[in-house]
Amino acid sequence: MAPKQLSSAKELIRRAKVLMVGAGGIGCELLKTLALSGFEDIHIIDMDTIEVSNLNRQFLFRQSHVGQSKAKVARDAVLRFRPNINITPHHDNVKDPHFNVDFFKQFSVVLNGLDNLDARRHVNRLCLAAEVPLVESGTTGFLGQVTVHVKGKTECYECQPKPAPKKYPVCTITSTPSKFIHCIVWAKELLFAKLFGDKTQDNDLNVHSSDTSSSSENLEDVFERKKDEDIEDYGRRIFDHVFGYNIEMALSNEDTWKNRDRPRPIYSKDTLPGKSIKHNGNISKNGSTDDTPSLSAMTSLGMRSPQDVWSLMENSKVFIEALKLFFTRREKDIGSLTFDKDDQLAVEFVTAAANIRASSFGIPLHSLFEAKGMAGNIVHAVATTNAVIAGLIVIEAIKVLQNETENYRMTYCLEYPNRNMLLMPVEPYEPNKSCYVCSKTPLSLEINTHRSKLRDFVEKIVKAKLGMHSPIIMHGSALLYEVGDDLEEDMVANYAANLEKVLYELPSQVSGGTTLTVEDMQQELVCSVNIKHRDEFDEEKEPDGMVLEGWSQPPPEEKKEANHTVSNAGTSISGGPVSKSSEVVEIITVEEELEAAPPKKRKLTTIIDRGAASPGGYSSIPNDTDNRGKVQVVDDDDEEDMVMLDGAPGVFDGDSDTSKKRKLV
Ligand SMILES: Nc1ncnc2c1ncn2[C@@H]1O[C@H](COP(=O)(O)OP(=O)(O)OP(=O)(O)O)[C@@H](O)[C@H]1O
Ligand SMILES: [Zn+2]
Repeated sequence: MAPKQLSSAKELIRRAKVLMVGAGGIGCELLKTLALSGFEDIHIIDMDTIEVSNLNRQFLFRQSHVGQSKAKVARDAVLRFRPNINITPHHDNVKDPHFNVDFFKQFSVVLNGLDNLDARRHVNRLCLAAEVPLVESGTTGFLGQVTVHVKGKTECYECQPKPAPKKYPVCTITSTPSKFIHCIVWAKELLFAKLFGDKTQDNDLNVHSSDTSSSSENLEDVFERKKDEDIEDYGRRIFDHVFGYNIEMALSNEDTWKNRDRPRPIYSKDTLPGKSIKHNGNISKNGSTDDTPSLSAMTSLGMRSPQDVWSLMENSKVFIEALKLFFTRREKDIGSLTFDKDDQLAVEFVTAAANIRASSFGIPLHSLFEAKGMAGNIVHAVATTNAVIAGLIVIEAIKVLQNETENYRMTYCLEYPNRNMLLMPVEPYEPNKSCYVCSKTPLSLEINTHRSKLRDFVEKIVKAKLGMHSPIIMHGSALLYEVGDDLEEDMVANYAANLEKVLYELPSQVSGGTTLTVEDMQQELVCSVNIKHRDEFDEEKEPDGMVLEGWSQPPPEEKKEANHTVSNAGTSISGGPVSKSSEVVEIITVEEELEAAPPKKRKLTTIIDRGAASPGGYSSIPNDTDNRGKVQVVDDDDEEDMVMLDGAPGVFDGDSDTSKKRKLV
């Protein structure tokens, strides 16, 4: 760079006003790099307080800061080595209404260091509305990516489909597991949910016992604790049912095992000592009922290391002990629990159950530490990746300030070098002309207007799919629904009544051919939804009872093997361990999955001097621990070098389509 250019770049940086969203793994690195690169006016939004688990990589924070605002502590830490710059912390959710378009307009560029799709989509919309460039980022383990989104010049964050949760065929989970992750999904999504979760939810756990007439057991009640049933007897009964009886039933279907190893039924009498597990005399160490996070079967049993792989007997003990502790110490939670990776007892139960099942199917057992990682979709954070990504964010931010549109790059940080490159620079895409967010393309919705209520439309479409938080729904000039603190009481009552009406019976009738306008005031996003009436929907393929077109749905991830699939929750991304999963079992028919997006080509730019001056790239994140995101060179018809990322499809919230081929230039 010539001296004159350099001084003007310095000046641009000095005068720039930047907004950083997220002060976690990426955010801490980013704030430091911004401050050391000459930025003098930085706002930070982060809604969180510091946790002990952040300290290993969020280096601006110390033990003494635990419990304090991340945004404020990060500011104070950086001011210690750059005392003369302005850093304004906001300890708030970026979705709070006061962060509106006017707030965003004051910034030269917005830099995301977030960890969830919802907040990313929200910031994307505000940046589009405020016409402020956005540099988006994410990391998971060794993988990372940085993208630049400038309205009208590059794609927006929502132009491309987002990743789907990993899905497993139901029969693999319930009958023929072959990997430990299948046992984890079974333990977490089926058994744990059946015993401790919402009893009204569908659950596939009984598939093998329901088709036998020889059983005297009443299947409806098999998982219910009988009146006055001793808790240990109950635990052993459940144990014998799921690991013994259900396996025997499965074995009776000979066809299943023609080409597979037969599982071994396991009964509690074979793996556990006589009734009543010894407690090492230290059950009192378990804390009170209020102290849920510290309640531990391991502690009760005197087992310490989460890294140890337990024997079958130890797993059986933990299984019974955890179940007992749930029923004796956390009884009030039963019926409403969903698996949470930070709930020690839940992790212990799931680890033990998964291991016992694995043992039955001849699958290697795993430690609690490993099982927790899988169950919680945790990919351990690598501080260096965060630092590299933060550096790339700043590089792109500087290009944005200089308006160097042609030099913008998407950058992928890879786990394995390709052509000696760990950073893959890719030219950004142009905006997707059919994106409903940045191109305002109308959507169309097939719905039974005589059966579906306005509430269904609001919950399943407007909130769940369009990601609007404070929607207004209009038919022409008639307001059908809105939310807000300043509404008159009679309006609130009116909208509440509308929610319960079927579309056709709304005061302003909605039928086939109607166009609804859906708007989120804060995001300043307006969508037109063309309504098409349809009488019937396939309950399995279209469980929502409505089909939205023009909204980009994630591509499928796994080979189609059976009629149904179960998902092991959506992994997310960024700035720390990838651990924010939705933890939802999704049982869908395979036909429901959409066709994969056709491969797209994109120019790759080789990394130029200073290592990462214009990197860009694509990463894929392993969804289960067996997969590694690797880059390989593949042949292409037009004989140009292409790289394709394989392994599990990308799971960055930031992007997902790892089947895209990229052109090296
Ligand atoms: N809606 C939001 N508003 C403001 N800050 C947000 C929002 N969503 C996420 N964040 C912040 O983004 C940061 C993401 O950082 P990171 O991925 O390192 O997560 P973490 O919560 O610090 O770590 P971990 O998930 O490993 O415990 C967090 O500090 C989080 O508080
Ligand atoms: Zn878009």
